[in-house]
Amino acid sequence: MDAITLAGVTKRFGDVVALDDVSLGFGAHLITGLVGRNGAGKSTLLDLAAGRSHVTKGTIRVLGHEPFENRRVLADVCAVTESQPFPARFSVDAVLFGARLLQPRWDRRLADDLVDLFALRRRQTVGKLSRGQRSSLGVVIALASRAPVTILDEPYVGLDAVARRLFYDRLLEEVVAEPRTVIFSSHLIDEIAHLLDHLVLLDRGRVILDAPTDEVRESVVEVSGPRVLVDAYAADLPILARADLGGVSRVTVRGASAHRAAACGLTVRALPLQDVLVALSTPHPGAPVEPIAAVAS
Ligand SMILES: Nc1ncnc2c1ncn2[C@@H]1O[C@H](COP(=O)(O)OP(=O)(O)OP(=O)(O)O)[C@@H](O)[C@H]1O
Repeated sequence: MDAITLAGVTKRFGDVVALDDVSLGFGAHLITGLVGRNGAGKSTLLDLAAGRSHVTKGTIRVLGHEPFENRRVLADVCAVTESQPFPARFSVDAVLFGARLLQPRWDRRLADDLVDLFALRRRQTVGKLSRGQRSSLGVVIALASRAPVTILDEPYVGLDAVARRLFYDRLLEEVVAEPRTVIFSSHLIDEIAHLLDHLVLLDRGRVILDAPTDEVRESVVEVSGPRVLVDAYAADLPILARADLGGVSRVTVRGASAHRAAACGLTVRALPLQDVLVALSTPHPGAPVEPIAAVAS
């Protein structure tokens, strides 16, 4: 079952089409990674889901309801973004108090625990927090909200590697203990890959991939060997990237059978998830990629 559905959603800002006829479902109780290049439309989609803006065309439903300025839905949603607009004069404690009022499932004990974990000072005003500390505050709110729909739009900006790891570990712990629907928009794909059940890749406002993370990993591999063998093997496959050196070729292909490639005397290498997504976002000029959503979903 999907917690969030979009049907034929278009979002325009004047001449800019930020989302172009997007139809998509975000599975309930899954962590979905929302990825794509700068300007792909990720934040626009998340703002719609968080009820912060309305669609130009189409319909969006969050837990079955239209989210825009809908208080009933918004009590079930916690959205934390990179540029969280906490009032500068508020103390950490005051911001947490405000969040508690907005989030009916707020877990005070968890919030206290996380404030200590991220070494936030309760009386410090937001204006005096470092960028990473502000992100920590956003992370505390996202986790302690226990919101059935939790939206994370690059929530870690400025967090150091240790703090990011603490955040990922706690997110996983919390989701395992009490399942919730999470959408996590990120450019640090390999760093969060282990968290993700599902992936949605946007490209210029369109969905070009919508599939379980494991399927995405297996869908694209690198095959290398003598050029004639590689050419024969990859003749019918979509080639996403290619490098030739002398008589040796290396191609990134979608839909390869590792077994058949090995039987042809070729070397098959699995790619890091980030490389798979980069390959899908930047197709080889000679072989345009058709949307994988149709294949994978
Ligand atoms: N308020 C706005 N007014 C005008 N154009 C906008 C507005 N918000 C977004 N856009 C445009 O919509 C497109 C999608 O932007 P969006 O912020 O959703 O991308 P993104 O995928 O989140 O990018 P990034 O990874 O850089 O954060 C971009 O072309 C952007 O310039």
